[in-house]
Amino acid sequence: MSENLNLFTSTQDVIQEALNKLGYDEAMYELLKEPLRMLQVRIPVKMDDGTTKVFTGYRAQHNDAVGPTKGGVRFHPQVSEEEVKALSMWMTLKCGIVDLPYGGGKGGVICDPRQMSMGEIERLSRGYVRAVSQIVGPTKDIPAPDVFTNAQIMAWMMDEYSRMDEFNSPGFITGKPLVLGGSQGRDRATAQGVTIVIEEAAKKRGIDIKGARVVIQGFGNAGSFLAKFMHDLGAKVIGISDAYGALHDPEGLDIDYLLDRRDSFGTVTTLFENTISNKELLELDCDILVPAAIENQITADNAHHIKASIVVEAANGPTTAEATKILTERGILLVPDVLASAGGVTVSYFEWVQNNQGYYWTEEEVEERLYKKMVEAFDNVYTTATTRNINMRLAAYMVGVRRTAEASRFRGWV
Ligand SMILES: NC(=O)C1=CN([C@@H]2O[C@H](COP(=O)(O)OP(=O)(O)OC[C@H]3O[C@@H](n4cnc5c(N)ncnc54)[C@H](O)[C@@H]3O)[C@@H](O)[C@H]2O)C=CC1
Ligand SMILES: O=C(O)CCC(=O)C(=O)O
Repeated sequence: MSENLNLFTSTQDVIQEALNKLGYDEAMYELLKEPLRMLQVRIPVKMDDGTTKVFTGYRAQHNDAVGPTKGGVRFHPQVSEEEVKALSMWMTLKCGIVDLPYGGGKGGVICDPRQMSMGEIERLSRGYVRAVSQIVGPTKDIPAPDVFTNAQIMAWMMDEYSRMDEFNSPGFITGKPLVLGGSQGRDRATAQGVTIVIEEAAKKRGIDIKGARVVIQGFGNAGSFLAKFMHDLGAKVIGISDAYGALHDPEGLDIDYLLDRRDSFGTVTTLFENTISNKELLELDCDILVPAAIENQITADNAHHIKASIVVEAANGPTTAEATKILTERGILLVPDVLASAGGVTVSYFEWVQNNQGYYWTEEEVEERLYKKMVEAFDNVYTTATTRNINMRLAAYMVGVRRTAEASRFRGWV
């Protein structure tokens, strides 16, 4: 039988197992197995050559029993309805794991911003906000950056929403530039969170970060900051990649040089001749492997060839259910996405809090609060996994889904 690569149905399976283990009945699963709301929109955009192109976009809101929904917007050619639904469910879990007063949401537009001009990207970003405006807002659903979206795009989206609202609404979106109410540290928060869980996981496995060999797939927001943090902690980053290929140097790559040369879409390998493939990168001999790009990268096909002793998922959904089973059976410590990548939404929450109170924190304050949240989250999930003798993903789902299930029950929804 071929492997299930459908992120949405495989997420449903783990949510069901987590709810069963927590003692909830089938009615709770019926509520949580799908987003409460899923909006599909068509966005007409005037292109630079005078033609009009119509893009398809989505916004999914998984569950708002706890509070407003929260999650990024992805601009990528492979965005699909099922992907956005799964991503919104993972946001519910992340917010539960780091204890934020949100439910999960997520958005996406099928497009390739690498092939578009800045003007076209701006018109698409503004069009997306107009199209989803009725269901989003600072107390309803708060977007943020994700793959191929960034602080500039958040700024255009915030400006468009503020114009419609006839009010300056910085709390409508997070991941904004600092001058528009962004938070210190949001740009590197995902990577900082991943770094914290890598340190915790390494302690469990007796691995010294100093000198540890690290491989990172993806050199965008999450991957590039992570490479820098690992390098600064004394680790040897021996492999990195982007959508076009990968670089490998067993002696350690020159991360500062690569950071300097990468473009705004996280592309750098095109500048080099001696590249390897993403597939080869994942199978490199290393201590810590961090998929930080896209989904379905570690599958039943390559899970047996992974040589790392710790795999930390900075990306959403990089490991399939079958591969999770194989890695766990092989004794590899897998730190799942909903835990490992929760640093981004955590600092997004801090940004929203600062926007609401109109008073801004220092970088140290943000970092201290992020550290506390991530360490507590790791401990919670790790303890659940070890005491119940289950894998880290199922443990993370149990920790993550509990609050939304409880809030839904108290509200009388189930
Ligand atoms: N930016 C954030 O705050 C957060 C990001 N994430 C997740 O981290 C992952 C990466 O996101 P960002 O770094 O923000 O995106 P980004 O757009 O800044 O960078 C994406 C990177 O992945 C590479 N990539 C794209 N398609 C690829 C492919 N087919 N094969 C290999 N590499 C490919 C790109 O070349 C680029 O280096 C995604 O799964 C995202 O959902 C998770 C939590 C928060
Ligand atoms: O920062 C946020 O609100 C959401 C980040 C996100 O989309 C994610 O964690 O996948």
